[in-house]
Amino acid sequence: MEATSSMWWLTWVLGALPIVILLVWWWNEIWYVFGSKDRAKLPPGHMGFPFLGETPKFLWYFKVLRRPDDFVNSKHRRYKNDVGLYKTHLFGSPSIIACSPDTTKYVYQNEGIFMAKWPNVEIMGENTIISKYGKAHKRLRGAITSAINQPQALRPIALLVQPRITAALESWAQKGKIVALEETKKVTFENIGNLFANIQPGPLLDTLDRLFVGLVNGIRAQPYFEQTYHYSSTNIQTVAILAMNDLDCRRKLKEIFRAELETRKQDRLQGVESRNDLMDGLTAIKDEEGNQLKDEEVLDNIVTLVVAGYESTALSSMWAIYFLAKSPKVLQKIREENQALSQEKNGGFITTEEISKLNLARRPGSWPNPALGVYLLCHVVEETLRMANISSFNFRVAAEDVEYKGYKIPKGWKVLTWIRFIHTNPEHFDDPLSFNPDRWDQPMRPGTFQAFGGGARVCPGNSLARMQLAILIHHLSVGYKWELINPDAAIAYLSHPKPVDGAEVYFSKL
Ligand code: HEM
Repeated sequence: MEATSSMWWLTWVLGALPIVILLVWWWNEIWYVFGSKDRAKLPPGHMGFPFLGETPKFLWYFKVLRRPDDFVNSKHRRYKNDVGLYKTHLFGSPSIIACSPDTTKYVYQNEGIFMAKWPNVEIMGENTIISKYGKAHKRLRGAITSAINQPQALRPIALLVQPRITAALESWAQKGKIVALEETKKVTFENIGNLFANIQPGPLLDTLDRLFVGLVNGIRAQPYFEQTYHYSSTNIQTVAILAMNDLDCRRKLKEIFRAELETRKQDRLQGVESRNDLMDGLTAIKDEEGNQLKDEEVLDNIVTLVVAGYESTALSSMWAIYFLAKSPKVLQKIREENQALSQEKNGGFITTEEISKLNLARRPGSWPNPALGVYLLCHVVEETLRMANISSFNFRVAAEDVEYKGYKIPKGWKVLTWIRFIHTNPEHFDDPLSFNPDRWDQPMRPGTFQAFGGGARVCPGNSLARMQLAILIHHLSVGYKWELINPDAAIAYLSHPKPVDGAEVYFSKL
């Protein structure tokens, strides 16, 4: 009798199991897609498991398999959607992946519909550019762009950053063996201290660095993102700061910058000259109505600029070192090109005049000065940024229902502009995973280079980042040689791509 009852249960469970599996597999489809009566349909794609969506799949490709491109490639192969839109469910939200130049352009250019949504933006303060929209955003952007992205702003910055970069390279050669990422972080932060608030290496700069680490950890504390910000030092102060809450870190950071701001006000009253750094730049700039930024705006945006510019610049510098180590022919060519430039100048720094030409020279079709002869340097910068894919994707949220080329993007859904896919798509770049600066001899197809995003939110630090990279590569190639200790080290893709050993290299003078 008991045996019959057990059999009955077993049959029932086994019979129901496929239905349960199907229900779990299609739950999100039923929940989000079923019942949508619009003429426009949702883009193809699968929404994954209830609540989790496709996040486990995303982590599988990015973290376990370490083949991040296959996450979107697999959709592209399966659904063959030429428009470049896929539906999914990621990081707790129903989402649309936009992964063609046209769709990302559409998203970037319709800022009123697709609202930028950085994770945990409130940590950066209520006056930060990244939480502003429309006129308020435009006003702050104008000030920031004037302070860090115009040729007249970049010239003094080039003078400030160059000596630190050359001093850092000297010290790397003395060490003989370095972890490139640790060193590029160090020199980037020294430059940030100097650039933003005239803070020189020492205890105050070390404290600032630790506070920024605490703040970035807070920003990263997203449900599905790990906290991967590794800090090499483990001294007691670091541990204490990492234990602090991110808002405390921001408060303390602002206190340090506020004290500096007050000192400058007093100095100005006593006729002390401007320091020509970004704090003075942001304070002095006037908007269209002739108003200066308020103190709170200056402070919140300095914190934002450091968060946005610190790790991104350090990582891209590390990637330049990494790619050039793996591409000896490119390194040789760039060495010849830059040594010629250096000899003409008796081995000195690149001048500010050359820097501004260099910045222009990178734009295909606008080579203003063939005599400058640093085309390859500019191309190495662009190729490094394309391959590094520091931002794999950007976040937006649809503020209303939208129809695009017959597909519906529902109100409230996240829209992810998937830069990685565009940069690694063989339709846009031949042999896309090879480091080939010569490809930049030809103008790129419009919209296929998105390392800095696009539209109203395109990175306002893009010229600054490019210039710092160009200066680093120039001095590296002219005077140094280096070799990866673990050329086959695995690449970790979260939170940003980097070799797991941080690119350890033997480093010496030529
Ligand atoms: C290689 C280095 C860098 C990369 C790859 C990079 C990438 C990006 C990207 C993709 C965006 C657009 C985000 C979006 O659309 O949601 C962005 C925005 C931004 N970046 Fe950068 N960035 C870099 C360096 C910098 C630097 C050096 C600064 C400043 C010092 C900076 C400041 C900003 C700011 C303030 C925004 C927000 C702009 C806005 O909301 O209007 N970035 N960056």
